[in-house]
Amino acid sequence: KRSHHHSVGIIGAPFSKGQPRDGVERGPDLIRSAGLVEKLKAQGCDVKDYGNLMFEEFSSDEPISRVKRPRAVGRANERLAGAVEEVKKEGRTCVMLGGDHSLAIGSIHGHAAAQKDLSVVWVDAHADINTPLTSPTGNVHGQPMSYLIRELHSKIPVIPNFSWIKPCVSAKDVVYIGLRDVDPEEHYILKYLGIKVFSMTDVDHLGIARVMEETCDHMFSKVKKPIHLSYDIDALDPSISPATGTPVIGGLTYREGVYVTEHICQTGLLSALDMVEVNPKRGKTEEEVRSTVSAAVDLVLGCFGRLREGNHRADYRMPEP
Ligand SMILES: O=C(O)[C@H]1NCCC[C@H]1CCC[B-](O)(O)O
Ligand SMILES: [Mn+2]
Ligand SMILES: [Mn+2]
Ligand SMILES: [Mn+2]
Repeated sequence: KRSHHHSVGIIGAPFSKGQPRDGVERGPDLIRSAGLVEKLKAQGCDVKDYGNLMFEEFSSDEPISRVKRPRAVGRANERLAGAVEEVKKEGRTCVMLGGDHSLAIGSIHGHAAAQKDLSVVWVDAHADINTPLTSPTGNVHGQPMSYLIRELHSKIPVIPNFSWIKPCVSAKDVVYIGLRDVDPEEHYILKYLGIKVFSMTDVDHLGIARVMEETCDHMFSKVKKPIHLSYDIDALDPSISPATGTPVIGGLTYREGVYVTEHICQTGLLSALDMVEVNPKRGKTEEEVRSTVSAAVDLVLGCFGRLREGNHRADYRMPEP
């Protein structure tokens, strides 16, 4: 078993304007209040919590090219990108707590600014790869990957508040896990770009262990690059994590979801993590919220060395009589 020392930097991004439902901005503090920092420290991580980012409010924020809340989303991600780059420059693995998935724009952009050649593992019920012109809703949380992937740049209209975004990921360096609710236009884009996808059918067919082996084979086929893991809590089955904006039945079990994080951790290449779309207002009961937040915490812990077999500190010595 590899023993690692994990240096972690946490950024809270209490942001909801990439989608229409209130409550997702409370994700960062809910995850913290479930003990994330203390639990990471207890498992031997060196943790620095950079607190929550404050995002500019816009009294009027009319759609541009059908993109909703373009000013709020553009500016929030520009600020997040700077914060993530800062954390990376301090040599820590960056953990971005959302907030909705539009935040992956800033998280991946900032990560790429500090660490230019990345692999992206996108764990989600959804592909989040609509362009502004293919999006059925205009909600940016369904679009982040379209701004980041070089091969899609020519398909993106000019949006003033997004002009700072430079595509920074190649299609061949992206792997999706957990897809089960993909728009037709997104499906076309995934096929057209030849992006590696493990849908829930593949998870059923191959099993999660083989999915992770093939994910790593694909990512490491040429050179081993640092990994950006973007984890949408709605990848898990709603029986585990119902308190989220776009739940879809037939998701990853808790065990599969955790296995993904354990496997990514043991590569030793995890460089940044997003944990997004926890929305307490979408839980019908307190228990539904607790279960969702608890799963999010466990997924983060799995990324930083927690093993279900148990862990012990390298310096542990048994008490002598
Ligand atoms: O683009 C969209 O608005 C929709 N496309 C199909 C899936 C649901 C939704 C996007 C969900 C964004 B997510 O994954 O961050 O929750
Ligand atoms: Mn999703
Ligand atoms: Mn998502
Ligand atoms: Mn590790």
